[in-house]
Amino acid sequence: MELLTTEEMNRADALTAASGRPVGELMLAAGQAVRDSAVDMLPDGACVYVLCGTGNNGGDGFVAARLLQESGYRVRVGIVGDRGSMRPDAAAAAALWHGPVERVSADRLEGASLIVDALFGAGLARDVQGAALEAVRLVNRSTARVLAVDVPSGVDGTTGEVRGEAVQADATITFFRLKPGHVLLPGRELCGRVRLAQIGIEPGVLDAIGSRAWLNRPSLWGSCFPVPGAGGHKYSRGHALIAGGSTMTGAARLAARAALRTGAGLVTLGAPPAVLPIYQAALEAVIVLPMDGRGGFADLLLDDRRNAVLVGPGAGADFATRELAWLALESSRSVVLDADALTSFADEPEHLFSRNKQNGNVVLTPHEGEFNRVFRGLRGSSRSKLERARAAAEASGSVVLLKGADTVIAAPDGRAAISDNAPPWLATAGSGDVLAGIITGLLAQGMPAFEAAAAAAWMHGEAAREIGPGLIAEDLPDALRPVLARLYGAAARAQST
Ligand SMILES: NC(=O)C1=CN([C@@H]2O[C@H](COP(=O)(O)OP(=O)(O)OC[C@H]3O[C@@H](n4cnc5c(N)ncnc54)[C@H](O)[C@@H]3O)[C@@H](O)[C@H]2O)[C@@H](O)CC1
Ligand SMILES: [K+]
Repeated sequence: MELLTTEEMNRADALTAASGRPVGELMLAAGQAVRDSAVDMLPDGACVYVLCGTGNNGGDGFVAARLLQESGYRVRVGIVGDRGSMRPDAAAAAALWHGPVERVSADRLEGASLIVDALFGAGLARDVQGAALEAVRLVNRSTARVLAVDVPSGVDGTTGEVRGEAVQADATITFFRLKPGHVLLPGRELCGRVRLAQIGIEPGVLDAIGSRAWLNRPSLWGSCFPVPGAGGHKYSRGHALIAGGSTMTGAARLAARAALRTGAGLVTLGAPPAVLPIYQAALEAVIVLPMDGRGGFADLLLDDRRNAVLVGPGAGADFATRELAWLALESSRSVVLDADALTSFADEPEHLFSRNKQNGNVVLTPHEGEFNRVFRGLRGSSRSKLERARAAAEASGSVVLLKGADTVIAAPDGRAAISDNAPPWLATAGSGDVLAGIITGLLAQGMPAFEAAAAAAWMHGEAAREIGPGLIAEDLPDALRPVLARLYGAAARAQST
């Protein structure tokens, strides 16, 4: 599913209007969807307070107020701003509301079971202040449930950032397509449950808009997800090579197990001779070979069936790790650089970037701290997480997977996916090592870098949901099995239709 910025959504509206469907009709459909959502949240005949602004978001509110009253609910309407300055379509919707329009005050909100927040939507253009800020605070202090129209007022639909202060909603009803602000934090948390309604905008407008951001779902990458065929064998399913470190050996072991579970035909882990027995004792199906520094790693790379390489988990943020990363990039394999491998380039990121560009099939998987170390030019940037990841992907010539509860995956060509399925208990030691292993396993099976990174982030989140609270990273590779079963099942169904 595409994610549309507010600017892209305005274009969708404009294209629809140009094709002969006026804004007033879209507003009526939007108001009907708000009414339907409100009804789902309300006991029969309850009291609803509709908080309107003077823009079209307020227009949706006025439509919903009228329809809710017609359905037998007790409805009060409050407005922030001058009713005389309403936008034309919103003014037309307001004219059909025959009840009083009050100034917003705490006592009028009292007794409402539900507040419909139609103060600001896509038109939010500055920080919420003055009377609007007062209204937002009254909503947040109220004990009523809150249904936000399009976005909670104060949340920027494009970035998910809060402009000043924002309404905390229990549910948000939005139209045509979700916006990045519904999935990026903190916006996602403020939306509550997000519902999507179709209001008569034809999907055909998406071609003209050319959106390049998607919600991270199998529909985005499922068509190139590797599914083992009946005639396949382990040599046809790729061969992942993982560089193991000498101190934190658990990290590379987790990654190796995850790469194997993901379906790579073979996984080789190169380990410094001193710690070889630790790796050998802990891994059965993974091939563990001695690897003595740079030369040893170069030897492992001589076998060109090893087509995807991971450097970073537990490697040590030092020059030796940087050399391994360098060799991997030079080898023209698909490469994942994680954790210490990223930090090892912190003083000379340009070197990393130039190598990435030559390789062309590289995934970098930083968390915020590593991101700030490697992409120093973007440190402290006011841009959204989506835009920062995109800028980093463009600058580095690689796919960038910027971790978090709202992981963003961006490609150098501007494509981006945002994940929303990671439960809080996934933030635990070793979880990132598993993610790096999943990506490597998918790359080994020939999946392109952007799709592999997006698929891995989704699978990682789904596996964590399978496990539930109390998850430790060791649980994750095994929990990939039901996730893979779902993906293989979906692929089989797609083939049979
Ligand atoms: N354009 C369309 O075709 C449709 C739009 N729809 C609704 O229209 C909304 C967008 O409407 P608008 O573009 O009119 O924008 P909004 O209704 O979000 O608000 C815009 C108004 O608020 C003012 N404003 C912005 N930030 C402010 C702040 N911080 N403090 C005080 N005033 C502020 C602006 O100057 C403008 O007057 C969508 O979110 C959606 O709810 C729906 O009715 C469906 C159809
Ligand atoms: K709103």
